[in-house]
Amino acid sequence: MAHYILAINPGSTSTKLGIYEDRKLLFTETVRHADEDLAGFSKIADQLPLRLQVVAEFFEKHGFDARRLAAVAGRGGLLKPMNGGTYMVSEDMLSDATSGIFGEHASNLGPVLAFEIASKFEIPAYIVDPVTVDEFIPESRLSGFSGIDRISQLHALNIKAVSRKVARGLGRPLEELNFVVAHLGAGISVAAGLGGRIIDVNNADNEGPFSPERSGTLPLKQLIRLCYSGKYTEKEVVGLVTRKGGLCSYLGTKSAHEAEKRAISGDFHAELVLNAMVHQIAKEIGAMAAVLDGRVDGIILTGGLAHSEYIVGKLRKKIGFLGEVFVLPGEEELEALAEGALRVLNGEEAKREYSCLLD
Ligand SMILES: Nc1ncnc2c1ncn2[C@@H]1O[C@H](COP(=O)(O)OP(=O)(O)OP(=O)(O)O)[C@@H](O)[C@H]1O
Ligand SMILES: CCCC(=O)O
Repeated sequence: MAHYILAINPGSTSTKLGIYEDRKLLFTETVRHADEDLAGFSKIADQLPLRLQVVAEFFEKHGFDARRLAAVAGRGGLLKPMNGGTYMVSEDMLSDATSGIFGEHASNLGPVLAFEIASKFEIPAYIVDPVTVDEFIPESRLSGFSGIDRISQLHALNIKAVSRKVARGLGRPLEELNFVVAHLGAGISVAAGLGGRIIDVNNADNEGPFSPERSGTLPLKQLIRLCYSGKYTEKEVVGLVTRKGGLCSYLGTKSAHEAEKRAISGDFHAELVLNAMVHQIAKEIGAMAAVLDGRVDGIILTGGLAHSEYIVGKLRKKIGFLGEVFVLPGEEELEALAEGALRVLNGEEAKREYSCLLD
């Protein structure tokens, strides 16, 4: 019997929705939220009624009877550190997601939306490979300063999904393969995948290459000086480096597409900035290849920037020596959510509990 699954991916400016019949996508939609529609909410959790309305309109528009659903899968946000997998939404998870105790992120609405809808129809609510997937080996955790641990925060859902897809294409189990996976989006995560486990990654909000909107790693003493300059509050500095850093700080745009157009039309500054971003991404990929002891079965480039032949071409030149480069542009997050739920419904994978997070 086929399973109907609703996949929900709440983002900072959109809600992406999909209804799947097993692996087959039946309907999908990306509903954009204008800044003024979200501006009135001081906490992410307060957006729940608006996002639920979007889901109700989606069912109505496609004439889908939600009583047919077997499960709802939401993207998981900033929660406790946990192994990758499909987790049942539980009371403690809902409390962490709504309070924002581990940080505010639009995807914190994922478990809450999934639970609200699933409980109406008495079906399970899941999250799959949330942002705080943590499969670090012990040495990845040390930052270099006692008392400050590195924290795993990444585009885990897409990274795990594209890893599975490339492994399927190669006709081999992911457990036997090592990939360096670079998710190149508004933020950037470059992960070392050892047999499918992400044993190291730059924290996408905090470290690594600069990205369209984030500064990534910064020179330490200069950053400390900026923090103590008296010009900014803590919240403002965090906002600057995580939402107005990277391309945005150099070029005044978060669009790599726009930056590329400028570079191609002879803007040397735009060209320099894009070259620097590629330089930093390539360095991180090299670093993750070293984490895997050089035993790399492929480098996977994914995320919005992987649509750009300009960026991918420059990256290939620098990292091609490490192995085969697989390019999977964009993201497959809705599909990954539906597949994560389906693996549990079909008994291919055991569902995980939020109370038992690290192996
Ligand atoms: N064809 C393209 N050429 C160049 N850049 C592109 C192209 N398509 C998308 N991009 C760039 O990709 C970036 C957005 O990537 P993406 O859509 O993965 O981001 P997001 O989903 O908002 O954030 P994240 O992936 O961090 O969750 C933007 O800078 C955009 O300009
Ligand atoms: C924090 C990593 C994931 C994201 O940027 O959405």
